Amino acid sequence: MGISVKNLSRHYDNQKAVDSISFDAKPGRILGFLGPNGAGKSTTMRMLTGYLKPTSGEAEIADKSILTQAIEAKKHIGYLPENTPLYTDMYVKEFLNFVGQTYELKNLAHRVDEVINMVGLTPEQHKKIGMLSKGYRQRVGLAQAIIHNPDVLILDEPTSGLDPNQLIGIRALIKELGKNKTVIISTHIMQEVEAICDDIIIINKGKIVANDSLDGIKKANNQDSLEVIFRKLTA
Ligand SMILES: Nc1ncnc2c1ncn2[C@@H]1O[C@H](COP(=O)(O)OP(=O)(O)OP(=O)(O)O)[C@@H](O)[C@H]1O
Repeated sequence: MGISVKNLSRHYDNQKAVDSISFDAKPGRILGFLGPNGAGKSTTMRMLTGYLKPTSGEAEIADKSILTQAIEAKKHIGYLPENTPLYTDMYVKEFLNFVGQTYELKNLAHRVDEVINMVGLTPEQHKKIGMLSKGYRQRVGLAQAIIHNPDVLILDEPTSGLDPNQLIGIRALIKELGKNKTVIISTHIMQEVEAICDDIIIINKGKIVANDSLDGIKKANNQDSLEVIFRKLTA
């Protein structure tokens, strides 16, 4: 139930935002998807989740083609977009109930309470989403991504906006979820990658410049820190 990407591209006019990338993401592993601003991370994630049509290439999510079996593929995905577009007029529970209903989940009230607890939203659960701080909104985004217990999680900068205390809890949650799911996260925080990722892809100007395990990439680079390796490959 992993992800397989083959020669995936997205062009904007003359710009190759994503330029024929290929990679696999495996179940039970967390893949860190890294790259400088504008490298093509969000564009890739939006193609994998069906929000953006590729210019060319193909990808499969849990063996379902994102092109020819898009609805089937989507059922396997939980997605946290970069700028979580949440319904700000809705209450937290109301929103999660609404999302759960679209997946036709059974025992929905119980599942909503469960995900609220998992992402640490309990103290804020009775508020309207528009009243929440950025970090708590991010948690609502994470809750909606996992509510249907998908096999594949695609998280675009999941810890942006979280304070250092919140970071630890959410990282631990992602690590836990990664034990039996395929997880791709994009992040600019190298410490985070070292803390939770098993595998690393670095993308630069739309092309993959590194694709290895965390241990492998360090071994291949004299045990340099990931920050040094990142700069070397993307400067
Ligand atoms: N709708 C669009 N129209 C034109 N160009 C776009 C569009 N969306 C993205 N791009 C361009 O595609 C490139 C890749 O953007 P993308 O958002 O995928 O980068 P990113 O790696 O996610 O960056 P960041 O780390 O800043 O979030 C950028 O040069 C961006 O300007």
